[in-house]
Amino acid sequence: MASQQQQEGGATIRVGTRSSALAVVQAESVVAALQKAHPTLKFEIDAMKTMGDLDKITPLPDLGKGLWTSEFEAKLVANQLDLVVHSAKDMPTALPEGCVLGSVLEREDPRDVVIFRRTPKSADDTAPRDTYRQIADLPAGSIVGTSSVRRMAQLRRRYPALLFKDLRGNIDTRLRKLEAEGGAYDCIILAAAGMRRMDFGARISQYLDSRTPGGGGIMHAVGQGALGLECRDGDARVLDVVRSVAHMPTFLAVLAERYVMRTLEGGCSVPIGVETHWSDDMTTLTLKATVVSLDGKQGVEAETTQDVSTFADADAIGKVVSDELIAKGAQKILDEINAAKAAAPAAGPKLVPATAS
Ligand SMILES: NCc1[nH]cc(CCC(=O)O)c1CC(=O)O
Repeated sequence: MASQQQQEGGATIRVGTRSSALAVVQAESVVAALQKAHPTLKFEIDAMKTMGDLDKITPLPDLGKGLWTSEFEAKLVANQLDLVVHSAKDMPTALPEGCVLGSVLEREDPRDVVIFRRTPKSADDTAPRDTYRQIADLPAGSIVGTSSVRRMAQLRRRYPALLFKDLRGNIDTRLRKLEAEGGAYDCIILAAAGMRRMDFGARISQYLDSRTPGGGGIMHAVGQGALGLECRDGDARVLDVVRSVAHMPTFLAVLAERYVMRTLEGGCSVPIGVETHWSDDMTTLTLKATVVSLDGKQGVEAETTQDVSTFADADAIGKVVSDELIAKGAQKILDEINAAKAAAPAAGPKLVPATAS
């Protein structure tokens, strides 16, 4: 029998990742899985900063599509990397010419979570802030930290008395800003996946989703909690390797979610939330999605359940849900958001007066 080395021989597989602590943990977990499946192959991690990491001032929605990914894609195409590990939710729905989504690994918990402030705001602040259990407990005027228009729009729709303030930075930075002196935020919203991967799971106060009572009906971002492996189109050697570690239920669910976002032309800057749930026998997928206006006053939802076993099936269920959203008025909501953006290009999700952050 030909050794695996002979069959798979070739140069070290160069794996690109952002250099944030979370991105590196994620890339290391992917390389560990790849190494386990292919013991004779050599992998090398190349961590680098991206536009999204370097520009900490511009509100995220204004930085445009591909801010976490485009520099890696240039290196993939130029043969300087063979594989890039991304948080699937940071990947634009349309990848550049020459790049493909080669594989998706098993998903962490895809939900958004709430983390309440623990530190008193000032010496005379006696409010027992760490006794809040749910976002519904917060008094009117409480300030929620997030830079995500999706999170803000959905929360405004459900809890119109809350205020929102931009919050940028890596997870540890955001947690530190939450507890900072002066108390700019009463709680912040993050992805459960990042919190767990960084061992901050114990700080999670509440899970947000549409199925849990008290979950606020909040739906997560397309691809949230999943890792996407981007490869050079036609690079059969690397594509075979990454496909061997794919988790098909996650891959199919993420493709269905991405179809909805692609159809509605939503980058991360438009408020589209999704949820996917597999039947117990893993044959049938339920895809649910929502589009909400930035002020939270309008919103549409759609949900469909279908058998899904191929990439074409994933697109098909995505199409049913997108069509239903559009029929219910989603395009009108998105057109209004795009028109407002064109009129005031720098408008981010700032609902309280801007302060230095
Ligand atoms: N927006 C940045 C980002 N991209 C991926 C994650 C978390 C991990 C994931 O969703 O896979 C985060 C942080 C967050 O939203 O809390």
